[in-house]
Amino acid sequence: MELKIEGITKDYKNNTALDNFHCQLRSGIYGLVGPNGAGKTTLLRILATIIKPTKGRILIDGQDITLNEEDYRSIIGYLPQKLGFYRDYTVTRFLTYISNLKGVDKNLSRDKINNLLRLLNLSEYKDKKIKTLSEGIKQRIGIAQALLNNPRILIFDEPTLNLDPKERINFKNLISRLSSDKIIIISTHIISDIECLSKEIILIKKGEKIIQDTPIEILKPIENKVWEATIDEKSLLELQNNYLVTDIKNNGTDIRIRIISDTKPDVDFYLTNPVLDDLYMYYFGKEND
Ligand SMILES: Nc1ncnc2c1ncn2[C@@H]1O[C@H](COP(=O)(O)OP(=O)(O)OP(=O)(O)O)[C@@H](O)[C@H]1O
Repeated sequence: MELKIEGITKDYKNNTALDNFHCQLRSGIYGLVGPNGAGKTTLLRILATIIKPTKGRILIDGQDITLNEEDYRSIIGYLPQKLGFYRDYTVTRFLTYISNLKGVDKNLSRDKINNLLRLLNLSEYKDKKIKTLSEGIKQRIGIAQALLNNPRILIFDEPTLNLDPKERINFKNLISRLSSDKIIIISTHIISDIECLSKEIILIKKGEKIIQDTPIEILKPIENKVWEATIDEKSLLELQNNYLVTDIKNNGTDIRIRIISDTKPDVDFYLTNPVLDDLYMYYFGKEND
């Protein structure tokens, strides 16, 4: 299966959220990474057919999705950033309701829901009202509803936002189990949440794709540019003013600092291997200052 995003532009009244965005996706997990306002949600909402692009088209195996939108919708699962939960519904009632909306065969939906409850460790909550559950559990219910129709394309908008560290790990394990025959697109501004999962990472900035590559290849632009040193408090401010600092660790006596620079910043610095957090700062750091 191939999903092709061809020259998608989305104009709002006063700004362009997406600008001629191109991208090609096959089975596997893709991390869509960018800072707030980069256009991630807009792109995912267009892919989920919630909103229409101003220009451009989306093709599934070569066919424009607008030619048969019903068929396309039947193969996608979408977890929005905020899911409008029916607070007084129990978990089972909510999932049955969504299952009916998605047109899942009624004879199959009870088994399907029970399987998903088991898969997501939600069985013990099935008769609980949604309003009594934690954000992490609600997020898992959101994932369950996205999976109800056995989607071949899964679209997750900031799925780890409200999850504690243990739930983040559970989420990652679940997603990697699902990914063999699906296209999974996960948006996030926390690159470490998807670095071990992703087949490819797509960086998006101001509505444009800046780079798409594997987690290893994508680091090429900053090879031989990441420096580390142990410094004292006095030098810290000066280095912060003059360089792009990607990490600071203060252990009480020493400060370890990471810097991106084309040339060696100072005698004490040595080259080190780049990681994805360095890459994020390289492309987005200055704008986040
Ligand atoms: N309905 C709308 N009307 C006008 N502008 C909008 C609308 N939705 C989004 N935007 C603008 O489009 C741009 C992209 O927003 P979008 O929500 O897609 O970014 P994002 O990368 O998902 O950000 P975040 O990480 O904060 O969710 C932003 O400048 C935003 O203000």
